Amino acid sequence: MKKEYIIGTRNSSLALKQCEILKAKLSSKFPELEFKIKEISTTGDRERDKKFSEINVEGIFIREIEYALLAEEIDLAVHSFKDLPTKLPAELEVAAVVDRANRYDVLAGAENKLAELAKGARLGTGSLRRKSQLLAYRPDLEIVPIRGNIETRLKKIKTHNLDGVILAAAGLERLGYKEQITEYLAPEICLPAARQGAVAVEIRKEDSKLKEILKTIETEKNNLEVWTEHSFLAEMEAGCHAPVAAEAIIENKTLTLTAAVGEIDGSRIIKKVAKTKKLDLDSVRSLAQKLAVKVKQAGAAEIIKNLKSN
Ligand SMILES: NCc1[nH]cc(CCC(=O)O)c1CC(=O)O
Repeated sequence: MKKEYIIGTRNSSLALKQCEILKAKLSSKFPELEFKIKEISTTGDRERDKKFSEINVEGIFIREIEYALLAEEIDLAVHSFKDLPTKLPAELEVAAVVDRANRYDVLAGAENKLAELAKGARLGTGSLRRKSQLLAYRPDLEIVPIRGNIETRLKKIKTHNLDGVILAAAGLERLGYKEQITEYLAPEICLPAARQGAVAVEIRKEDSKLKEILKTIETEKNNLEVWTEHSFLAEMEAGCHAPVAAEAIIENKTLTLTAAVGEIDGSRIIKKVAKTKKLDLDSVRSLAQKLAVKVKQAGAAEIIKNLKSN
């Protein structure tokens, strides 16, 4: 059996933090194994100044990391599951989902809560999902497109004269910026992205020993919730930058999946809910696929098609 495994990741502070979380979990369960971290620079990290519309965005934060996996330069790749395309190279798979942090979006670095911000307040976000829902809630807001890692986006509040930025709670909490959070946004106002806050571990499919190791650090509830959201997104065929939101929560032995797709200008949000008491992977996947078909039929297919052709 192999004694040393190499974990590859982007070199952003959040990616490294997520690697440390995984490494700590694995090292405490398998003290006889050694896990090393290798940083890999991706196109997404290098082309920071370009807008997403100027580059082929699908997978820009992960492509180089997947090449390293395929070339066996690394054995595990750690990603924010949210950023992972739903279709992976045939030789690779997500072998485990670990450590889901708070999955909601927050308003950060603002002086007031979202409802109390002045008319026409300027909020920074590059996410079409966030823009769509924020404008549906408050059409007077000015949404300013920003990119960059979490530290960069927080700095842009000052440099771009913003009243706040919208970010994932997970990233801010993991990096110790909790004091920057002004308000956790309720899912009724800003439903999070499918898989937000979850850390995914991608490996080579053939690496069955590693798969066994990873299975021991998963939890069933987390798994069911995250794969429900993943199946919904996969069935939408929308990519991770589309205005698509999904949240699956297990409470009182019932899984509730809420999903939304919006026009970017907030003029319309299509939202649907499905519930099941059958808590196994096959059942929740099929629930998610059925809901996606309904959401597409209700108008989301057209919204996504128009986005792709623009
Ligand atoms: N798209 C960038 C990205 N990818 C993962 C996170 C944060 C962690 C997570 O959502 O899992 C972020 C930043 C953000 O959306 O605020």
